[in-house]
Amino acid sequence: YREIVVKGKRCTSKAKLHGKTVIVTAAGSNTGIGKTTALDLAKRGARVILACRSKQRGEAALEEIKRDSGNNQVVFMQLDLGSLKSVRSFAENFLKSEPRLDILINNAGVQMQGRTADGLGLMFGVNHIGHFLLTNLLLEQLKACGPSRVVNVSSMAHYFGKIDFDCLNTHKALGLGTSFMEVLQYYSDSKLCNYLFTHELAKRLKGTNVTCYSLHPGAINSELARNINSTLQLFLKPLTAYFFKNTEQGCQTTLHCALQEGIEPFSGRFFSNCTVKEVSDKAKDDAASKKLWELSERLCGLA
Ligand SMILES: NC(=O)c1ccc[n+]([C@@H]2O[C@H](COP(=O)([O-])OP(=O)(O)OC[C@H]3O[C@@H](n4cnc5c(N)ncnc54)[C@H](O)[C@@H]3O)[C@@H](O)[C@H]2O)c1
Repeated sequence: YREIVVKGKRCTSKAKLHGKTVIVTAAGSNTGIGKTTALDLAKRGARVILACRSKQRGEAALEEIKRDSGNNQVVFMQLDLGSLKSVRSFAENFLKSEPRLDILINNAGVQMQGRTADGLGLMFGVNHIGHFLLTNLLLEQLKACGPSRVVNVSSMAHYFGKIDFDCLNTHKALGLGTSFMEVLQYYSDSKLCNYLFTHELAKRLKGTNVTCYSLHPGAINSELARNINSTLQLFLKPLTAYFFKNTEQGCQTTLHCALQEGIEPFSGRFFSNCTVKEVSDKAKDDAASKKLWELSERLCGLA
């Protein structure tokens, strides 16, 4: 089990990234896959932008990544995906100060109740809407620097997701007292949005030199589920430490989608364990992905 599932396949690309610029969202957490992704890209010579919410954690990660990669081209830029204003000001600063963008890795994610600064459900707002706006604001730069890629970190959980446009439950804000199962359901919905966004984006990018991919990174021993009951956490900790991937193993499929040569014909597809995978029928729904795109544009003020 540990050999096949926990270790899993590794990204085999030997690509070097000197002269290329990469953004990784949420690369500041010591316990998440954003930082290990950023470290690998820095080791390959990329200019890496750590787009993180916390200045303190982002700057600490910056020093560590510089030290461990021997690459000084690592920059922290503040980004709160739960605020459309913050996403716009990040994109503005980035476009003002950075002449190119080759890879955008939309990695940040939350699995907890709450609402964003704009009043959206936290999981829908951060996991989907924030990244939707960010990608759209940076798309011209990606096109200008192509061949370039957008990598959306989704999850297997998207199989359990549903997009109910009638009650728009994907952006209903969850209040206190929301059950654990409801949190999981809305998390899964937001991860289905990640897939549908990638599916529609690939269609809109046809004929350009930008490709996009979504992925499941594996079950990772991170702190994504930090908000679940602390007694349950105590019980789960040793199990996840043994049965789940560590963050270095957990970033391999992200790296594969960002770097692997020859996967361009799979633009818009879903990857797991560094391999392209089939998705459920509801994820292949062209009408839903178009409708979600249009709703997202309206919510971001892009329409
Ligand atoms: N952990 C798993 O088993 C697992 C499984 C499948 C998919 N994923 C996905 O992998 C990605 C990374 O998760 P992880 O496991 O490394 O967890 P993590 O909690 O360590 O990382 C998530 C990061 O997102 C950041 N973040 C949260 N809200 C933000 C905001 N408003 N603005 C900017 N950044 C914000 C957090 O600070 C944190 O650094 C997520 O998209 C998650 O949904 C994780």
